Amino acid sequence: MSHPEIVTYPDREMMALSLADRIATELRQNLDAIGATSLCVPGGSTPAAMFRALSDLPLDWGNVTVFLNDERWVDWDHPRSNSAMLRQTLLTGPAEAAQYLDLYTGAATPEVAAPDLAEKMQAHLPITVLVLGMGDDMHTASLFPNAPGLDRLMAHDAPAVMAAGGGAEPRITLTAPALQSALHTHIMIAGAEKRAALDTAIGADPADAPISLFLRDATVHYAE
Ligand SMILES: O=C1O[C@H](COP(=O)(O)O)[C@@H](O)[C@H](O)[C@H]1O
Repeated sequence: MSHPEIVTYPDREMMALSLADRIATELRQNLDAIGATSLCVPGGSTPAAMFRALSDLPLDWGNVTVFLNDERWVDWDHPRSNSAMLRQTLLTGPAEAAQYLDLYTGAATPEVAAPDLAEKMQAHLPITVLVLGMGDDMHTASLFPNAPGLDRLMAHDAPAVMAAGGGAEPRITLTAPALQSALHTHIMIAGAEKRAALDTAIGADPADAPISLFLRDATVHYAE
């Protein structure tokens, strides 16, 4: 059974500031040692405050490539666009200099866009720093419990990027092997429901709890 390290913060603001600092340190170390660096981040509502804090930190942002774990296949001005949220919170201030690899291309479907994105993504693997979110249903990225096609998204030989089912709209996602390439993995969760879901996920079958695929090597950051 994989028991992750869990860091509990007194509140969400402390979690946002501390995690932003830790990510910046990990990115900086990689920039100093290797150069080109990648940062893969979740969408959803939980990470916005952490993104705002991170965007302000001094880093060689021009050598950091940022991309989402997954994206909803909606236009850039749609209220559920993760890209739009990222542009407003992370890709601003000093971090505006980062290279952004957008998973939404405007193609008719994610299936059309995925092969080209999978090829482009190879240049950014292994991921330097991976931040994952988690839904109350234990999904992470767009790996949804028992969704059609989940087996393929979790296969060790899956391409880095694929279309995904199981969400409210069509989606595109990095696959499990691409996400598992990360050198540093952080899972960010807030609220008692997610904390309970995390406890359920520990030791669960990944088909029922996809987040469990990442628990062994991750640090979980939690605030009520
Ligand atoms: O749909 C998604 O949801 C999860 C969790 O989002 P939250 O709003 O509960 O924080 C997120 O990690 C994922 O990237 C996103 O596409």
